Amino acid sequence: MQQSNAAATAFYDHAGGGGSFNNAGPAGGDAGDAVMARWLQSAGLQHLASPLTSTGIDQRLLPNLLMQVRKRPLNKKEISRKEDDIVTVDENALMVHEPKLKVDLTAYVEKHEFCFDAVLDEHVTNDEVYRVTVEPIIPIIFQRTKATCFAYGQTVHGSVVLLLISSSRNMFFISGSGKTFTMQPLPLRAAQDLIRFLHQPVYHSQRFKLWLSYFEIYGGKLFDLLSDRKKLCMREDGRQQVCIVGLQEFEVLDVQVVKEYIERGNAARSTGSTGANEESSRSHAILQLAIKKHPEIKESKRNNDGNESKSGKVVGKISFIDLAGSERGADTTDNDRQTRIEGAEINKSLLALKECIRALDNDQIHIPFRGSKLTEVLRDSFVGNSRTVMISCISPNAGSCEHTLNTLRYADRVKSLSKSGNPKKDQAVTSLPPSNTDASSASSLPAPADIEVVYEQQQESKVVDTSQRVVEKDVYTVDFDKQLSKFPSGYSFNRREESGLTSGPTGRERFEVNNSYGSSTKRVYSSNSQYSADTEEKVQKVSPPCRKVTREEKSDKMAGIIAKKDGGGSDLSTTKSRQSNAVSCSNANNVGHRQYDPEPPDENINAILEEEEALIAAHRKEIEDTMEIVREEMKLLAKVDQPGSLIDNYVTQLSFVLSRKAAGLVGLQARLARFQHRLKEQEILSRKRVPR
Ligand SMILES: Nc1ncnc2c1ncn2[C@@H]1O[C@H](COP(=O)(O)OP(=O)(O)OP(=O)(O)O)[C@@H](O)[C@H]1O
Repeated sequence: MQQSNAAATAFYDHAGGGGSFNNAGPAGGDAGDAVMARWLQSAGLQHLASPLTSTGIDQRLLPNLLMQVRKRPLNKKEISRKEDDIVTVDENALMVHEPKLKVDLTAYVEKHEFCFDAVLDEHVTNDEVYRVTVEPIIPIIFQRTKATCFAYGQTVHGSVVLLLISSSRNMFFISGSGKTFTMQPLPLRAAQDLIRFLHQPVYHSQRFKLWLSYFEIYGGKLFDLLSDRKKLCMREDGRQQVCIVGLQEFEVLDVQVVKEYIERGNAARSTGSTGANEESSRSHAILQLAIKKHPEIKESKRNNDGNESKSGKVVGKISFIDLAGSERGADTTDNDRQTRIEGAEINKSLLALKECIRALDNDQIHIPFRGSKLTEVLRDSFVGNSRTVMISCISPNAGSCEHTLNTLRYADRVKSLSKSGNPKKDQAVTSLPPSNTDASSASSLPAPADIEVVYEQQQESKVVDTSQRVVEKDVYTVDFDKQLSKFPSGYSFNRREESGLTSGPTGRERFEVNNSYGSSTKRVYSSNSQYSADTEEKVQKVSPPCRKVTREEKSDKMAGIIAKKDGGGSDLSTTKSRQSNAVSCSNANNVGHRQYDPEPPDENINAILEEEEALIAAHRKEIEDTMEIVREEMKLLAKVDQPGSLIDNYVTQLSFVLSRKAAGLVGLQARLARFQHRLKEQEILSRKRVPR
């Protein structure tokens, strides 16, 4: 297998390679911008044009959902324990070599192959991750875009798993998969670029400002990480706008301040009152950078209570989300009740997130935001003009194999449910004819910008026999270049120097992808592998092999597609061949396999969480009422002590007050008893569940 990170390379190559996309004329967010840019230019005022217009970025060409996977390198401990690197990366695909044992204890390897928009291997730096994920989105934040960037993957703090390899019992300490490592630099870099944009006259003159907030969702509740972990409430206004009451927002003028806030938030996250690390892996941390447009305010009227942010109108926003460890959602069978409830809450939010991404990507009218606190909070980031980047982080070591597969299956599921991952939902794509058409029709190629990503028709996940899979072997075709071409040229590695706007901090290294990937990844795998000599390798293709398409083949394919598109007509044989070839790499992973979804939300858990909220609210209310009653009692006592007071009045009023007091207490006690009963029920139910 050729080892190269061509997924990333393709991003850069394509954009760097020019092509008609680059010549597509002024590509602002809309035609008006382009007209305005030309008009300003004619008047010698081009510096007032929207920076977006001048970068030639067409936000409509950015994919709505970008799904990437990042593999971290083996860490020192894993190397010293001679753990195997079981993940190999090949362009936009990766293979997990799962060590397994037969019943007779013979070892074998089961391979699982996955394809994503891009797979970033262990040599890819954080700089490069930023460039292919967040950087292209930054300019469109100024054009009313709400973007969301997730990191997803296993988080383990000193957990120990036992794994059987080659008949011997080995113990592995699992490390995190790199979510924090990946996510942490992104907001900083984004802030740096956002601030640079803010300095452009067009934004400066409109009083655009950058605001930062940082909060977490833990056990279905919101806490402000920049305000002593104060509990926050979420409210929806009449226009269904989500508002997090009490969330502190801070204006940021330079990157250093952003860094300090992030550090402060991270510290609060891991050293909270009940917390420490264990807790942080069970919470979703959300850092938001919002661009707001502020009205002109006279100095004398300036609001100095730190709430100036409220006067600004949100123009665009980018949210960075460090999701709770994926395996935490699995903690629903063991551990104490609290852990199980939290695990269920994580499951619920991961499922809800997937459902929302799916619904949005398919332009569904109803988006199930209410599925979880996480999706409710993100509601305004998803509606309207939105972009989502999901980075699934995986560990390479054998000890993490199960978690790695679960992470990849979740990502695969999200992607395959989305429009771009499922051609059935895209008429334009499904109507395209098969690949093996004469390349001579290339002359009729329209501009690449008009061509959609081409996937072969996907089959629903079902068990397909192995011989069939061999036939299906060579048919996976994704015009990845086209997919990548949706990214603007100004935001490529090779071109970035040419784009004045994208010149970041000095010392950003260029991405040398082709020299080290091939050999090194392979070397790591084979040198560490125990399987090659003494184990039988079972290539049980749970997923049909994905073949990476060469550049020439891609253009051949494209030519065929266009020829068919122009010529119309689909003969039986091609239709047939297309159908028999119809397996996408993405969906194929599920063939013969349980699809990985977090456990469906347990209705009981939902009810418990709701009742818990209600109980706490009722308790608060009861205290308020009691205080009111105590005040009345004090007045009563003061009155009765007055000379000439009427004892009958006192008795009647005291009786009334005490009845109210008792009624309040009885009501709260009844609610408490119901809640206790619920907890008991939940405990019994989860104990009945067969442990995984
Ligand atoms: N791509 C990478 N290159 C080099 N080191 C990495 C990479 N990804 C992760 N690491 C290292 O691996 C370790 C675990 O990473 P990280 O803490 O980001 O994991 P995590 O998924 O956030 O887990 P946790 O929530 O438990 O911290 C860290 O020491 C980190 O520096």
